[in-house]
Amino acid sequence: MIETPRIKVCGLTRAQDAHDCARLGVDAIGLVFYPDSPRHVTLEQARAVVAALPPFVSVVALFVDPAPAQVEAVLAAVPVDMLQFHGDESPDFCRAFQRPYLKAVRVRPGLDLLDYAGRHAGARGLLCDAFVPGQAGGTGATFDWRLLPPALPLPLILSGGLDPENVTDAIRRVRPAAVDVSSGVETAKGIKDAAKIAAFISGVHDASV
Ligand SMILES: O=C(O)c1ccccc1N[C@@H]1O[C@H](COP(=O)(O)O)[C@@H](O)[C@H]1O
Repeated sequence: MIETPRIKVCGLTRAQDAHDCARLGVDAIGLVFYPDSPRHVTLEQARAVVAALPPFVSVVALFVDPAPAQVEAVLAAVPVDMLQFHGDESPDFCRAFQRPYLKAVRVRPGLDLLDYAGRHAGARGLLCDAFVPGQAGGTGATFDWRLLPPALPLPLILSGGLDPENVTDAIRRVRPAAVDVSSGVETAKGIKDAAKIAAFISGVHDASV
């Protein structure tokens, strides 16, 4: 019996998409505070997205090697539940904000994921994404799931190129605690599609039957 993983949809920019995510049963949404991303949101946009959510849908704020002041500015302006560090942030840096956080890692051959997870033991989960040279994330690329060790000391959040077509197979193979999707439920970067989100959620539930 496969336990149904939690579902995070990342890279929202519009209140309407937040409303759809909540209506369809998404557990968490992600806001990208990385200026180089096409899904980057201003503080004002972020507040509008969060305001469209009912209680009990978590808000994750995503950063890539931010300055501490950038994180503090978001925390002061937007009600977020969790931070996501998607760059080369050190464990000390991630812990400094005294908030629950996810540590993302871009999986590639030769990377010792057990060692990486051990160093980031303070994280609430290890988010495993694809490695695409020159790009920090949100690429729509998958990675070789066989590179993941059979057990990790942190909850595994599977990400990287997931979509309604491959998510059932991904869950059956990897058995993650949660899945995270961005490109696979979009019509354009930062523009989510309710039908694709519904199909993605249906694919997640199909893994358990
Ligand atoms: O979404 C982005 O633009 C982004 C930019 C920089 C770092 C991470 C980003 N998104 C994260 O990447 C994963 C995988 O995205 P995709 O599904 O392959 O498009 C996504 O879930 C976000 O957590």
